Amino acid sequence: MPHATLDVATTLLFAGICHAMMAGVLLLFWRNRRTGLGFGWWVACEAMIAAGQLTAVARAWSPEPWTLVVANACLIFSVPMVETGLRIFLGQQTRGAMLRIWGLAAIVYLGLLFALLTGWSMASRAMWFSGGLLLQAGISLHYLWRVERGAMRLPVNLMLASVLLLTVALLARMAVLAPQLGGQFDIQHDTALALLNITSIFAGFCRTCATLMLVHTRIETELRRTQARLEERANTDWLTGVASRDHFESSVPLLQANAARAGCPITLLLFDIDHFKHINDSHGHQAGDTLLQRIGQLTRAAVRDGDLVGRLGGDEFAVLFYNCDLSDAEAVADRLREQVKQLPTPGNAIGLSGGLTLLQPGERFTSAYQRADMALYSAKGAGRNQLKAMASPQPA
Ligand SMILES: Nc1nc2c(ncn2[C@@H]2O[C@H](COP(=O)(O)OP(=O)(O)OP(=O)(O)O)[C@@H](O)[C@H]2O)c(=O)[nH]1
Repeated sequence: MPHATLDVATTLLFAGICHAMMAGVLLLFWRNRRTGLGFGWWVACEAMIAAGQLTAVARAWSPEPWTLVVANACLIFSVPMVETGLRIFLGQQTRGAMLRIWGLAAIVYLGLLFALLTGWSMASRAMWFSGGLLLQAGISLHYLWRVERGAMRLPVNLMLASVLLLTVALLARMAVLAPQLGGQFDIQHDTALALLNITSIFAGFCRTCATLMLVHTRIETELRRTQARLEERANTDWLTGVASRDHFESSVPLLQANAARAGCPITLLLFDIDHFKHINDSHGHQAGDTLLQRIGQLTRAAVRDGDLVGRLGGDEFAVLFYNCDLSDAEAVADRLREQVKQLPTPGNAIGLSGGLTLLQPGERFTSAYQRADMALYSAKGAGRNQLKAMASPQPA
């Protein structure tokens, strides 16, 4: 009964087309996305394998030695391209590693040329070729096994799987070749080679997925970092480092909800620097900025971790004292006022005027702000450099 065998030329043609398609997909991705350094090596790797396999197919029509020379060069030198790409992508391209992987590829290739020129048998040349690729795969495995994965765990593991697949197929081919070394060998009906060609498609597919995932993971990580930086910038007052007005106001509902659950009070303090315009006018805007920064630092140092300090604009600061009633908040604000008075300044001592009020559960920030502002206004009216408190309206 006739039995079906895998035809080497057909599998080579099929694998060559598949690798060319993978190179095409990677090339499109390379041109249209921010793939980062290293990606080009992966595009070139798939293209080289495709070129090698299709040139090997061409041997059926053109059996001259150049086809063999070109096909083998493409296949042998495609192996170090995977590791080179990954090393450049991860910024680990040391001179020693590059010399090792490219040097080994050169030795395998030169050995093959030597075998051709000195008339080694086809089976011996095939053995040298498979052994050389196996050695290269072993070095790649060693690197991929030890590479720092972090967020890249899945793609690096996938790359590792692709090399493992090839290693197994190469070992199988060598095991099949070994008994034939002394006798006649028909490479066109070398089933192990046909299986190796098919395996190279699966390995190429794993590699392609891995490279695309690597880029995707890196882009996602960069986006997350940028988003966090932008959020941080939007939430922070550029000059003093305390909360921006937006962030301060938008934090109120969450603090209120926490306080309501814990059954504890929140006190709002609003304060501004007395005659700040005069400081700006007589000592310069830069001196004014420095004073604002200093007061921001002093305020943050004066309050507890759960409290929120913000600059609402100009020389106006605010503090939300969590789990703190009016009299305790007033004591802290008074200490701060004293500290600011002690600041070394070129002119008169700096005074702070402030207004305090309790933030009622569920109350809108703007209504508490209005009360604190009225208290601040009355502190200014009463001669500045002092604090006034405004009682909250009693719930109906
Ligand atoms: N250096 C500096 N000055 C600012 C900044 N933002 C606002 N100012 C100035 O701060 C001053 C605020 O003055 P006001 O609060 O209106 O008045 P004041 O001089 O402090 O007087 P009283 O509040 O009534 O004691 C203005 O001159 C603004 O130009 C800033 O970021 N840096």
